[in-house]
Amino acid sequence: MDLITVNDVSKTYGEKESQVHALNRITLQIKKNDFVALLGPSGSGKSTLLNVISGLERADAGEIYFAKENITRYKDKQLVQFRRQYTGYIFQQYHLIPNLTVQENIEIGKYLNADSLDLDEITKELNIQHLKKRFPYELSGGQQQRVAIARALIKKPEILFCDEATGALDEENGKQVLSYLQHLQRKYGLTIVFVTHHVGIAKMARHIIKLNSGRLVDQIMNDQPLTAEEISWG
Ligand SMILES: Nc1ncnc2c1ncn2[C@@H]1O[C@H](COP(=O)(O)OP(=O)(O)OP(=O)(O)O)[C@@H](O)[C@H]1O
Repeated sequence: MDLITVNDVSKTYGEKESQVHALNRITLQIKKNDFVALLGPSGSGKSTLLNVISGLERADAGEIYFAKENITRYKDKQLVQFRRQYTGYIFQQYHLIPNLTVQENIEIGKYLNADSLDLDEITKELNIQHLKKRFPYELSGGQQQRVAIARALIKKPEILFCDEATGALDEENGKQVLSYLQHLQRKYGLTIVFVTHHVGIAKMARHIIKLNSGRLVDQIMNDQPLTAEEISWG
């Protein structure tokens, strides 16, 4: 089943000579429970595509469907509700709240959905249960990102969007975070869409979407996704 359908979507920033076609007539489908990579060089439109399909930004033209719902027709309030109910986000810089403990940071996600996961379950899954009383500055980058994953997943989103989630991490921490994402995707039947400029990381995905200069230039259905341990980092 297609969870996301993108029909002829474009987005332009700026005006006249400074105009940038960040997305140029993109059409694609994302299947439910899939692990999808948006791959391309810097400036190719990966983050813009992630932001428009997740309802963080609006496209200028075209349509985006979430299941059968045309989210491009949503008013702002409906978009906020859509994001709360169905989507989780992880960013390169973690975005934890510095003066809240790990547990409090994760609980922010919990309040967004009455039917949430148990705090102990998700912290055990991510091996951060022993860090619940600490503050973000007392954690390594990899630990902070695992807290951000717990915060995003505790409300049981249908789809998790990751923008260069391992971009600030070294190989060991980065692979550990990717390995958790792959495990959680399988365990909870999540759909994950992740942005990367890293060809090695993209090989963990089953569906690889390649972008260049705002255009979709190739799509690969990867029958043998690699594990985090198998990918080459350099
Ligand atoms: N808010 C904005 N205002 C103006 N131009 C923008 C804005 N956001 C993105 N762009 C431009 O749109 C194009 C696509 O940007 P985008 O961030 O989507 O690319 P990306 O592939 O994610 O790049 P990176 O890997 O460097 O993050 C770039 O040329 C960028 O400069």
